[in-house]
Amino acid sequence: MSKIPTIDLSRLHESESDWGDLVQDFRNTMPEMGVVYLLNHGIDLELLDRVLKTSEGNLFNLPKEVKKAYAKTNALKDFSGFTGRGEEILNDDPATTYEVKECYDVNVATPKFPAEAPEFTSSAQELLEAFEDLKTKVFKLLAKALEVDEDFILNSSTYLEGSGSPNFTLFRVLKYPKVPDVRDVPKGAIRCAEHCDWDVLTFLYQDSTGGLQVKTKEGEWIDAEPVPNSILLNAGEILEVWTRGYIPAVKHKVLLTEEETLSKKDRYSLAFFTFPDDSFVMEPMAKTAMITNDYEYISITVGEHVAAHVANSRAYA
Ligand SMILES: O=C(O)CCC(=O)C(=O)O
Ligand SMILES: [Fe+2]
Repeated sequence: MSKIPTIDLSRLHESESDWGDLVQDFRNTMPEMGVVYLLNHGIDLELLDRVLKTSEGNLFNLPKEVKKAYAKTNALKDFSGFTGRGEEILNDDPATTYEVKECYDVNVATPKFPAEAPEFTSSAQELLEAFEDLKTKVFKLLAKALEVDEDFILNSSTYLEGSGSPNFTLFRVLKYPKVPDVRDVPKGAIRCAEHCDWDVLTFLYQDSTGGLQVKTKEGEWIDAEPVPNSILLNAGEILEVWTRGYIPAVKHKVLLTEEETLSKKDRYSLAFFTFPDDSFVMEPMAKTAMITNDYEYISITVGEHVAAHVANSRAYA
């Protein structure tokens, strides 16, 4: 049976000349399924858990009226804020009727936090910086693994330089509320519907509940069980286009089963989605030793790509 590969990132925190086999490790693992577990990623585990804890105790516990005041109201303009239970579905398969989840999004270029959730805000701000740092290093690793100019990848998003250019890079905190009785949710409900992420790479930290599955190239669904201290790295659709399918976007979903441990307990996760600027045109990189395929694509901007997905995700109805 297939198994999600693991990469030990210890050497990523040394100078680039000491990365050694790391580039080859990345090249050997990431193209397999478009998903790997990152170990020794350098993000403080205490900080990750503090963000989970404060999202549970502080953010998602805010009164309804406060959540409403910070709701995402204009799906195409307002990328920070709350999405309520049942308000978003990540695919248009009619069999999937409802997602039992709520989430809070922080657009990294224009971050907004609820003033009423100070503990969450301060820990999340700290974590955002840590994710940015990890992202920059992993993007350099990606460039080396693909043998492409790292400036192409690093300069695709300019919000850190304060360019003011719209950019969809997003930190999302997810709560999947427990379902004590499945008869209380619509038939066909799931925690998170089958989808590929729309971005370049996603960093995902999940609590110990489980339920996440990824699809292999052979079409088999396998568990992406929580591995202590790890962060899951998923390839998104932009990376698939960039690499002409060499690194495929990975399909994934979060199940809602009747199993005690899965659905009778709230599940929390944190996702950091990385995007080029909205104006960036999404098209394959020039062929290299790695990137060899012909690849069919429609030339659109990242902003158009995101807008099409938002419209299809039946969000904010
Ligand atoms: O909660 C999870 O583990 C996955 C969430 C996810 O795939 C997403 O929000 O795109
Ligand atoms: Fe996802």
